[in-house]
Amino acid sequence: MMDMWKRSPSPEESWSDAEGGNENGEWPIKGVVGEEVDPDGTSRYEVRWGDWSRKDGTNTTWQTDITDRSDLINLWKKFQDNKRNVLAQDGLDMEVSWPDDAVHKRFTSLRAQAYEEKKRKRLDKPSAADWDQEIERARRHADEPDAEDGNAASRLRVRRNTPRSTPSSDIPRLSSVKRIRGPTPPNPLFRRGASARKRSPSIGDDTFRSLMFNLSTSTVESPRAISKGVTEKSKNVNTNHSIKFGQASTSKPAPSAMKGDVIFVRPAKPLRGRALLQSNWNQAAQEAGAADIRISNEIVDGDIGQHLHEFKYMERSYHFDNDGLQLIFDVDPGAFLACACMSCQRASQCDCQAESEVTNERGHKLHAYSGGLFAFRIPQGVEVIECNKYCRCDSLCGNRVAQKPRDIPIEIFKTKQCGWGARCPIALPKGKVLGIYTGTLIRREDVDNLPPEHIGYVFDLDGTEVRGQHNEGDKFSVDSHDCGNWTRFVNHSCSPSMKVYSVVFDTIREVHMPYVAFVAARDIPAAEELTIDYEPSAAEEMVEGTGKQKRKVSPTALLCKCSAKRCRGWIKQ
Ligand SMILES: C[S@@+](CC[C@H](N)C(=O)[O-])C[C@H]1O[C@@H](n2cnc3c(N)ncnc32)[C@H](O)[C@@H]1O
Repeated sequence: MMDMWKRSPSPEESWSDAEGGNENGEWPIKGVVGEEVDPDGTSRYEVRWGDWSRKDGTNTTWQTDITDRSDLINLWKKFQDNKRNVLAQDGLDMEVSWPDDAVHKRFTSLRAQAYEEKKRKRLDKPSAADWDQEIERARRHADEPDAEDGNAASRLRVRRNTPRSTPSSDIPRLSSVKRIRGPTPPNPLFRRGASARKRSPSIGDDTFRSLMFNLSTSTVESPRAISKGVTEKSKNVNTNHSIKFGQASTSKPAPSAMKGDVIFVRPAKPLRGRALLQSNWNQAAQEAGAADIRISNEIVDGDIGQHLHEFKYMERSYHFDNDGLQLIFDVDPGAFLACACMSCQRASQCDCQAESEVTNERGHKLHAYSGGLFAFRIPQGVEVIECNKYCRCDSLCGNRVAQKPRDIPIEIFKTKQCGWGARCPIALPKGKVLGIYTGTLIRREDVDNLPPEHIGYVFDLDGTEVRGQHNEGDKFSVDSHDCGNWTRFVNHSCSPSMKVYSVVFDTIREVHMPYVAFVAARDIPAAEELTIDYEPSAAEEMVEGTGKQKRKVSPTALLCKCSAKRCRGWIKQ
């Protein structure tokens, strides 16, 4: 099936020709498709349109290459449609011939794969159901007699942010509230449905119902009030609103809270500790359009140092202490290269890619992404240039990925050995871009003046960690000790689950202030810790056999506790 191509399309034989036919409105009579697999495993599809039959009697042959599988499928469809059109219009004896059956089979399997991918992407989206699964696991954990996690109920409190869809689904919660009256109320909120009623025989269903009817719709009950058999009006809440457990009392009404619903509300208490931190961070994440950020309840209030209470969560941008740097970052609009294409399917035709060094081995420009995922086509250190605010394309453009708000939930949790870490409660596919490193942007020379506790949170932006590469001009770093996002909790592993790459979209390459994007280096199972290699060049040296023994370990290096099989033993500080 493999058919190698001798030449690339000439400018007049571009992709747009393929979409519109040739200048006479004709279509090629033959199409041949082949697949090349790059050394990194990326597939590249090429379509050769052969033997154009022009009305003037001349023939020509040209090829085009496609790196996106869905484009290939669209092209295939278009090709067939157009063939039909041309046949119908011109009555020409045209045919599309594919080299052999294997190609047809390949298309069938590509379509199936594309469909599977689409399905998987839908499933990967953070959804209430995902959190529900997590909560269910927590519930089972809490029901274990020797469960360590005495706080599991508070997970449910967090979950209460998501409104119940039907009033009937609230009923078990009522019965669960009764469980508080029992002698041992370990996790009353987890007792649900029939099993909950079985465990609290002292109040039967009838009592439960009469209790319901005793409550006027304008009365909001606290579980404690119910457990005492007392109906008390809550003074400090708006009775039309359901109050989310563990959340401030200003929350919006739950859509399911209809007239006649009985809503149980904790007396509004000011948030403290972990709950307050989580609420603040979540608010900042939401304002940036990002998915939930959550602090695991393994982390107790006492674990949270004062500096984190003062930490400013910033999902998507750099902070500038120094106006001068902000001015450098905010370059004049005229300095941006912007493209005029609509869907930016071909990097070679995207004007904003003029300076991009992302190319294939034949020097053809490529986008760094394929189907919304990072395609690992570029060596570490090469910057990805995404479409920018002056480009004509919209947010659906396939070359806008790292700039999109984070769409996967993140949990900050306590690791066994390395302090706090980050993980995602849902499985992630290889190439998924998870976020960008944010914090205060500073000049490299100012890093030495930072307090020592900041050093572990400083990320250099110039790619000097890539051997043999030194950027000209200014160098900058990002310090996320005082402000930043979840990526500042990412620990080091000598066998990491993520990689980083530099990406530019808010400014231009020349100012050397790219963002650092974190991307899944392989399929990552749900809840596995997200890690990066703090010094990838050291890993390269290990591969070449010049690792642990020969490399000079810096006196400030830390003992590595990543417990990877091929741990280098230390981490750069
Ligand atoms: C960017 S922070 C990561 C978040 C940090 N664990 C926390 O609790 O804030 C980097 C610091 O985490 C610790 N760390 C990260 N990875 C480690 C590892 N593999 N072994 C030992 N300590 C690690 C080190 O103290 C390092 O300076």
